Amino acid sequence: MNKVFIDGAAGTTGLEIADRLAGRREFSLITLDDDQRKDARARRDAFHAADFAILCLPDDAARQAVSLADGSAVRIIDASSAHRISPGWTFGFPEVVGRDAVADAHRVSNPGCYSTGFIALVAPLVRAGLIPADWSYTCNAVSGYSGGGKALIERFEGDPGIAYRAYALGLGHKHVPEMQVRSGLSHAPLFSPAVIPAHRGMVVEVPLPLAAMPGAGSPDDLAGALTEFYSGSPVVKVVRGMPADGELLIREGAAPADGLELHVFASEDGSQVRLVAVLDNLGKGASGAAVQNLNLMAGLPETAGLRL
Ligand SMILES: NC(=O)C1=CN([C@@H]2O[C@H](COP(=O)(O)OP(=O)(O)OC[C@H]3O[C@@H](n4cnc5c(N)ncnc54)[C@H](OP(=O)(O)O)[C@@H]3O)[C@@H](O)[C@H]2O)C=CC1
Ligand SMILES: CC(=O)N[C@@H](CCC(=O)OP(=O)(O)O)C(=O)O
Repeated sequence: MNKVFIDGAAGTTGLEIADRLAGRREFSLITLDDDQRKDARARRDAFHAADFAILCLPDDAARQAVSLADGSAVRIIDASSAHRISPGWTFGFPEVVGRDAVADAHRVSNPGCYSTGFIALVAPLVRAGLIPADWSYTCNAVSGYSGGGKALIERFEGDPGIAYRAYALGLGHKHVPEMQVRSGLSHAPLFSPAVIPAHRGMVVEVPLPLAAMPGAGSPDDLAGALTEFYSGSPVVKVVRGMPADGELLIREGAAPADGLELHVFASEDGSQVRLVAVLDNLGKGASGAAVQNLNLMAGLPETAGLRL
């Protein structure tokens, strides 16, 4: 039985991970009482008693957590953005970095929710030479408000008047470095995120003026390469063709979902493309990804406990 400590278990991501682990006989949870969960000594003890720890914390607390685990054998999965391009950390996107890399790792840093969509679309195409590494990419995305954790949930649920929230207007969103580095790009993408009044759900879009991009493949080349790249994945699916009614929807009240759906939409003449990723920010964007990585690290079937 693997002992798992979720640091930040009372938060949005932590609760969803516990949900996915509930009833699984391969894992037992180390839990801290409410008055202990932020106590450094109690957390240190938990790290030292655990086989695996999942950090569901703000970045500073995640950095502190790693130092509390110093000297222990615990293997860490960090859901925060503290270590996503740090040396010594494996990027927790098994479809992109390889399942074995995650399975063997001691320190795994999971992608951000938006980055999951962006990297899933862009990294395989850059690697295949079908879109250039030195292009200035743009990315537009909308997220359900649970993407901002307890504070944003409270804000949206306390103010039903907000219909749309554009943010990161200073262009310095924390996901941009991992989007660039993990996709192998020469330039930082220009990222425009927004939040909508749905609890969960996310659409991440990368528009491509294909005809203007040196050496770019055709829309069919792009769709074919993504289909091939994810052909062995039970989690990431490339959906070919137009969806019903020609639209993609985020539904309020949607159930948790740990899959990731990718689309390649093209203009009739093939000169323009919209790459689109659809996911649950709390699923493959956070908790589902953490459980998928935990499964791999524990030598268990990749999708056990996932909501697919
Ligand atoms: N929500 C999402 O869709 C995604 C979140 N993430 C990342 O996952 C991490 C957790 O996010 P999320 O669950 O949304 O955030 P929440 O704010 O919902 O939860 C964070 C939890 O951490 C606790 N906490 C804060 N400081 C400490 C500390 N020093 N010691 C122990 N516990 C502490 C908080 O306590 P308290 O309850 O008292 O506030 C809270 O329970 C963040 O880094 C976030 O960026 C990544 C991908 C997607
Ligand atoms: C809607 C919303 O606020 N989303 C968060 C990102 C959520 C996420 O991916 O978490 P990490 O912080 O771990 O990267 C934001 O933009 O800061």
